[in-house]
Amino acid sequence: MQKITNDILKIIKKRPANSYKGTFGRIVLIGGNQNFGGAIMMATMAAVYSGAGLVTAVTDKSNQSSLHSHTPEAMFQDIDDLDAVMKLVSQANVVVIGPGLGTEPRSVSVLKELFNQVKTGQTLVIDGSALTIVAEQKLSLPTNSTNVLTPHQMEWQRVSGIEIKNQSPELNQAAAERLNVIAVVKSSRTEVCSPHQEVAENTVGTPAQATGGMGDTLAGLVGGFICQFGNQADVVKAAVYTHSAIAEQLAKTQYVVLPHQISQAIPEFMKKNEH
Ligand SMILES: NC(=O)C1=CN([C@@H]2O[C@H](COP(=O)(O)OP(=O)(O)OC[C@H]3O[C@@H](n4cnc5c(N)ncnc54)[C@H](O)[C@@H]3O)[C@@H](O)[C@H]2O)[C@@H](O)CC1
Ligand SMILES: Nc1ncnc2c1ncn2[C@@H]1O[C@H](COP(=O)(O)OP(=O)(O)O)[C@@H](O)[C@H]1O
Ligand SMILES: [Mg+2]
Repeated sequence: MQKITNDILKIIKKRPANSYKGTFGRIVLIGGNQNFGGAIMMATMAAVYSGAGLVTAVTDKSNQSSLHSHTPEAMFQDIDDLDAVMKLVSQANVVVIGPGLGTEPRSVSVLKELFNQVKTGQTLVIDGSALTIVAEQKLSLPTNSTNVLTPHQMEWQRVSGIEIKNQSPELNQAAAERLNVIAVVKSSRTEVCSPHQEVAENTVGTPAQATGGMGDTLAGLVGGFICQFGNQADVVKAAVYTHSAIAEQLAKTQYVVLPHQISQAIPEFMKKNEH
């Protein structure tokens, strides 16, 4: 088993001088129904703070003003305007779907349409409710995109069929190969499984991270890193490491680490670890 250590941070590159926002990619994050608006805001904040060039949150319109007061750098798109959502998707390098999306019919329609429209070269980060919908509706994942799944153990049980008590590196790896995905199987010892690679286990992390929104933040951070550094498994592993290494640092003086505090610390962490 590979261990994810600070060596993985070599994928964080110094920014070229002759760059502009377009250099660092376009990311669209889809989620946040009327009850779970916070989830898409936390994911969006992580994408912005990890350096994605242009960030748009697609969410319920009741979340628009909170989104703008929380993260004014992000743009907003009403999730009910499916044509406009799919136009945005067509221009994106990375689409994160699921944080706070809910499993109601509107969410199912958006996910199905995304799976129909996604193109070669694009990356999907599938999290939270989107994973539950994939399992409930028995959806096949698109074959033209690169697909990164970020399940917690119950979501992984739903998608892979492996019961939590049986989730082992070997079975998790076999499921990642079968689904042809990069799977971030989250727990207190998160594993990253990717086709034709050794399973990689995170070596950092703290129980101070056990709070709602922590995974939503990771989904946005994974998307932000892929947007800038590519969709290789090492980039996903670096995002997983960054998320937990920041949490460990904050947990030296805090009993609990809040998801937005991790996002706030990302720019300084990346600067210290740029190569
Ligand atoms: N502020 C917000 O708006 C928040 C919204 N959230 C969203 O709420 C939606 C539902 O997600 P949930 O994960 O809460 O609900 P789920 O129903 O998908 O999963 C929770 C269930 O899984 C079980 N479980 C077993 N092992 C687990 C593990 N290792 N980690 C987590 N749960 C485990 C729990 O006991 C519980 O029964 C998602 O879209 C998520 O993004 C959550 O992220 C919480 C914060
Ligand atoms: N005890 C723990 N030690 C280390 N990391 C943890 C612990 N508990 C939770 N985490 C991390 O917190 C995140 C939880 O994700 P998830 O359950 O999807 O949260 P949410 O959906 O509420 O945002 C994962 O990245 C997981 O690895
Ligand atoms: Mg989650």
